[in-house]
Amino acid sequence: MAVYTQIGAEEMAALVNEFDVGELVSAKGIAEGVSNSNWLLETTGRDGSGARFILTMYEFRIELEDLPYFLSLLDHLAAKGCPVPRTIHDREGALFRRRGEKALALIEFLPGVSVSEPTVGQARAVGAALAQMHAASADFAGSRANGMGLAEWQRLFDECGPDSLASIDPELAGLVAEQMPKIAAGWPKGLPRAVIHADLFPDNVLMLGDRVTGLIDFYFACNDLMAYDVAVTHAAWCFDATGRNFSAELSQALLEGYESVRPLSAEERAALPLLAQGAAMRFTSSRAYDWLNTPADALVVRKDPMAFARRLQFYAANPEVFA
Ligand SMILES: Nc1ncnc2c1ncn2[C@@H]1O[C@H](COP(=O)(O)OP(=O)(O)OP(=O)(O)O)[C@@H](O)[C@H]1O
Ligand SMILES: N[C@@H](CCO)C(=O)O
Repeated sequence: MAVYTQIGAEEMAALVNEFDVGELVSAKGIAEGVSNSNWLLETTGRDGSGARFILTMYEFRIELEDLPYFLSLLDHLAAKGCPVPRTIHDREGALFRRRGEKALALIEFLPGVSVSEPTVGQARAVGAALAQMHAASADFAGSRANGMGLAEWQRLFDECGPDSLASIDPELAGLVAEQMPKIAAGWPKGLPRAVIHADLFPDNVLMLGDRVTGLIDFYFACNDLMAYDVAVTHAAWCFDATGRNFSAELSQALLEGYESVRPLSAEERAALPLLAQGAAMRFTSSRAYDWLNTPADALVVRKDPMAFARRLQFYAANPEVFA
């Protein structure tokens, strides 16, 4: 269960009082999630009719100076009609509050559930929501570099070292050594950029049926190539959990959904095979690092790096899926 910090009832009630959201009725820790502690809060609401919120405590991996970017991005996208939760500002207008070394933010609760076996209709809807987000970010003033770009994948692999990579799978070090230079050499320059989500996995999308009700967890968001975000989302949605089975139907639906809102240029489409290899490499690197560095008694379940190494092999062998 990923609630790393305990907050007592009195402190929680006092914290809620710092926002104009009514009084605290209940607070429940949310088990999902790896990076942050999250609680589902129920309050009496401003008008007494009840309201729900997500309280997030930023625990690791997030630099506090990035929080204004992430949280004001939510406000910007929500104001443009994207299905993202608004940030609830405190009574002084602040986007987040400090608690010692850490920070807390109150976020609008959105209905919906994360799907584990997406349908074609759901893949199409997610593609469209991603394109809507890209388009809506065009006039967002904030800017943030991608901290999980090529240099960081290489750094994570170097920190693991070839012997440890081989302990995950005998083929992994060889695959990385063969593919990293090719991906780096071919990485496209000059494709259109916007704010990208960069981690739009099914667990970061809330859905009701075929409708996207929430894009959440924007904590890797940054300014980068929109086509790379399409590639990340493709890698996350179009395979089964093992990465062994690719779904051409989900792939087609995701790309069609995206292009129903924002058509890809010929250059972007041509770059997708390599960008998808990069996307698969990015998650192989972070999962491999976490696999080797997560203590056995940690609260969180390690994710299999090979599920993305297999996607990498698939994309390298099958560029025609983006034709
Ligand atoms: N705005 C929201 N509305 C409804 N539920 C939400 C919202 N934000 C988060 N949740 C719920 O909380 C869970 C954890 O949130 P989130 O994925 O942001 O945590 P995290 O620790 O940042 O995750 P990650 O494992 O991706 O790093 C989600 O799976 C979802 O169930
Ligand atoms: N969505 C990522 C975790 C965030 O980097 C994964 O499944 O590996």
